[in-house]
Amino acid sequence: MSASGLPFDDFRALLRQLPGPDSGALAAARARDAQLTKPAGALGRLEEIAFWLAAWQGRAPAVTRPLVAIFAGNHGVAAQGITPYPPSVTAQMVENFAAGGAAINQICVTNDLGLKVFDLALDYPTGDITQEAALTERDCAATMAFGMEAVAGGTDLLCIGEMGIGNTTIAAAINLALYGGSARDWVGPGTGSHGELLERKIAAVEAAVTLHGDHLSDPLEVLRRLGGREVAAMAGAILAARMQKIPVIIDGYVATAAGAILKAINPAALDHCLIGHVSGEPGHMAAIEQLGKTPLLALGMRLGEGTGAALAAGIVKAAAACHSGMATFEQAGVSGRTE
Ligand SMILES: O=C(O)c1ccc[n+]([C@@H]2O[C@H](COP(=O)([O-])O)[C@@H](O)[C@H]2O)c1
Ligand SMILES: Cc1cc2nc[nH]c2cc1C
Repeated sequence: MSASGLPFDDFRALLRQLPGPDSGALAAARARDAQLTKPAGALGRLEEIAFWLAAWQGRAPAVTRPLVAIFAGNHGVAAQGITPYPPSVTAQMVENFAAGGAAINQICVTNDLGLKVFDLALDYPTGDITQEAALTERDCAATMAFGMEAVAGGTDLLCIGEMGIGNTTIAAAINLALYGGSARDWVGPGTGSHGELLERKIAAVEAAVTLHGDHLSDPLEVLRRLGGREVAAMAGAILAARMQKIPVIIDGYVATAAGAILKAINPAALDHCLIGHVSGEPGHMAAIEQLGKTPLLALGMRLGEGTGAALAAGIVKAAAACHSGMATFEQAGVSGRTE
């Protein structure tokens, strides 16, 4: 965080001058792909993924230290009765992650991914967005900076996930503020809000966006007023990954909303990111389309905690392995095209 001026200023400056893709590494990857023992284009999207890795890693694509980062936060808006689970579940699930008992633990074991969990002041929920801003500018900027630090070094493929009771309401409010439409377009069941719970959730999103409406033209204000700590930290982590040449896989509805803040500031800000999985949350596909992305997987999951990104990481690892490990036509003595 800067010692002088507004804390957000450093992030605005970083987002104005983001590094671009490495065109040399991309050209080298395309040239190698053309030599590999397969018909041209036969690995379909896996080839695109290998090129994407090369361009954003700035070298021959390799995934040797993939990491899932889960950021956990609690939300004042949960007091509005918009979610079926109590906020205490956030900390309990953090313990469950540490004990190896959650779905994400098993997917990490299956795909050989590292896992780090960052809990963010869980005893101090953010402000209730229907009444006040979620965060002060200082807290929001400090939490973004924490997210940036969290991914420093140590990985070559970052999966971004979260845990936070109430945070599908937060993501819906961010999407409504960024993209318009009606609250009903962006609100879904989350962990299981139906009937009156769902109606209260819609009303809360409407009330929040109405309350803060005069201040939502600046995406960092959208994050500060309507977001949460895990959302701010995820935005910071995605940004830090870009600076450190680490490609990113974004998880579900809530992680996508964190990315959306960055994209609203700089349209190229998510070029180093894939969306791993389209969530069962009804608004997720529309949010992904706003980012101009195509998710890798559609498995009907609606869990969060990085699961969709971690499953997609298995495919990204396979893409890198095919690209780097396959034999060329020359090496294998396989004939190339004759016509
Ligand atoms: O990311 C998603 O697509 C997603 C969809 C539904 C639920 N979740 C998870 O469920 C929690 C939020 O749900 P809720 O109903 O309390 O807003 C939070 O821990 C998320 O990780 C996540
Ligand atoms: C049990 C439980 C596990 C979760 N994992 C991510 N979000 C969650 C929400 C609940 C309620």
